[in-house]
Order: sequence, then structure tokens, then C-alpha cells
Amino acid sequence: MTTQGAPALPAIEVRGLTKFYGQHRVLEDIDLQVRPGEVYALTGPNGTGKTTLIRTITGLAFPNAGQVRLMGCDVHSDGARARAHLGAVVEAPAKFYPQFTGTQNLQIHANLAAMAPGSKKVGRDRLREVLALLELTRMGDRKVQEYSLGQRQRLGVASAILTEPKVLILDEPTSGLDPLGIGLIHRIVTSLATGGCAVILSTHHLREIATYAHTVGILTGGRLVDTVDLRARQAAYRFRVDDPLGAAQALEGLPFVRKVSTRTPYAIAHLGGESRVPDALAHLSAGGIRVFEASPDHFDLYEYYRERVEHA
Ligand SMILES: Nc1ncnc2c1ncn2[C@@H]1O[C@H](COP(=O)(O)OP(=O)(O)OP(=O)(O)O)[C@@H](O)[C@H]1O
Repeated sequence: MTTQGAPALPAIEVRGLTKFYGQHRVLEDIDLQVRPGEVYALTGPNGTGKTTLIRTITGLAFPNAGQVRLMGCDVHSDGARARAHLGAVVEAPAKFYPQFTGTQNLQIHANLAAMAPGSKKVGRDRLREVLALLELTRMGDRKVQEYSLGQRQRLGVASAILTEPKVLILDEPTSGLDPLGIGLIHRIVTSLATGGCAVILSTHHLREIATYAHTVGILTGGRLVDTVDLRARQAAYRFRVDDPLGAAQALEGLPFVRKVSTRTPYAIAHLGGESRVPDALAHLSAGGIRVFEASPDHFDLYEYYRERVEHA
């Protein structure tokens, strides 16, 4: 993700999105932005609107109010140009022609993608490359009807990344995958984001997502009730001390301390990084605070989510 100089413009921009099914409001005034290189995980209880939001962001469903822009193009009024930047799996597992092989299905997808304005041609090398990336080389010449659920799921991700999109949107990409398959998807998503791709994925796998997403959006009852910046949360350290309030006062205002709070018997400080821990300890000692323990204050996304959803 871009961290220096002017922040990159959002690759995905959702403003004031509201959607009804009949009288039922499924999405209410959703705003979100995802920058190039950012992984945004969308989570929330069953039936709260994640798939509807993803369908609307990808242009498959129309909102009653609001706007979605992909790389600056409106996905509903300028759909072909907006989707030229997009790779997506919106229904899991993705739909394929069961009587054709995995390679043939990817070729069909590549041919359709080539019709989009400004698209580049996908060669056979790229087909082989994505099959290898998703560990499907051995299955490439087999009919999709012979694929397991997990293999079909991986073929869906292969088709989504085939054209090297700038925006990748995946609805529950790891459902039905075994632990190694889940790890594989995470590695692929991370590597695409490192290359500048903006990613939205919906998931119920909170503990895994906490290890590599940058941002988590919590959707309940069709409202985005919280947006959690995971990197900011994970920069916290806790100090077990004899006087948590005194420790917080000693740390507050130091140039490398971004935020301080207390949770007896701890003072929690958001530092610029691990290298600042000795500096913090020196200041605590100079302030007459006795420190018994210093450690990273791991953010428990699952616990946070539970509280947030229960009190939404
Ligand atoms: N085509 C439709 N017509 C009418 N109601 C719909 C339609 N699709 C979804 N809904 C309703 O919209 C709400 C949100 O559904 P959605 O599938 O977006 O939830 P979700 O958060 O993705 O759920 P899950 O975690 O179970 O996949 C639900 O109440 C659902 O019944």
C-alpha cells in the first residue's frame, strides 16, 4: 500500500449506497474506499448484505441510491470501462461450463475479457501460469464436472486474476477450501495487493483475515457499523506496571507514541514499532514507574467483532 507522499486515489469508491429488495432495505448508506494495494475484508453475520454489497459493487445489481466507482469509472453508468479493471468471483463457487475443461473455461473467460475496452490479450502462458498458481496444473485438462468443490473454488480465483486486474473482488473465496487451500488463496491475495491491486473479499474467517487484511469492514443489518484499521491496532504494546494511569501519563505526548490507554494492570501504547519499546521503557523508568512485563498487545479481531455485532 502507498504510505509515502500523497495517498493514492481510491481504486474502489462506494458512496451512499442504499439498496432495497421490495420493501426490505438490505443496504443502508454504505460508504467505503479501498486504495491500490489494500486488502479490505468485509464481514458480518449471515444475511446482513455482504453478497448484495459485492453484487452491487461489481455492477451485477443496481442500487436505489449511491454510486460505485472502480478506478474512477462508474460501474453502473460506465460498466464496460469500469469492469475492464475488475476480476471477481461473485458467486462461490464460480459458474463454469461443466462439460469443458478448466483450461477451456479459462480460455472462454479470456476471450470474453478481451472484448472489454482497453483490455490486453491473455496468452496461453498466462493460462498455464494461473493454473499453476492455484495448484490446478494437473486438473487443467479435466472437465469441470469432475472438479471437487475446492478445486472449482480455486478455478474461480484463477479466472478472477487471469487478466491481472487492478481491482479484485471475491465473495467468500475460501469457503469449502481445506486449510492449505485457504493459505494458498491468502498468499495469492497478499502478493496481488503487494503488486498494487485493490482487493475486497467477504469472509467469516476472522482469525485468518486478521493476519493479512489491512482493513476490516463489519456489516450488520445492512449498515457498515465499523471499519477497523488492522495495522494501526497491531502496532500496540502493553506494559504491566504498578501504576497504569501514571504510566499512561509518562508515555502520553512522547513523539513516537500515537495513542495511550489503560487496561489495569496494563498501560497500552501505540508505538511507531518494536524498536520504540526500549525508549518507552526508559521513559517509564525515569517517571518512577515499575514495569513487570512488556509485550505486543495482540488485537483479537474475533472478540472485537463479537462485541461490535452484539452491541450494533
Ligand atoms: N434476490 C433477492 N431478493 C430478495 N431478497 C434478497 C435477494 N437476495 C438477498 N436477499 C435478502 O437480502 C438480505 C441480505 O442477503 P445477502 O445474501 O446479501 O447476505 P450475506 O451477508 O451475503 O449472507 P451470508 O453470510 O449468509 O452469505 C437477506 O435478508 C436476503 O434474504
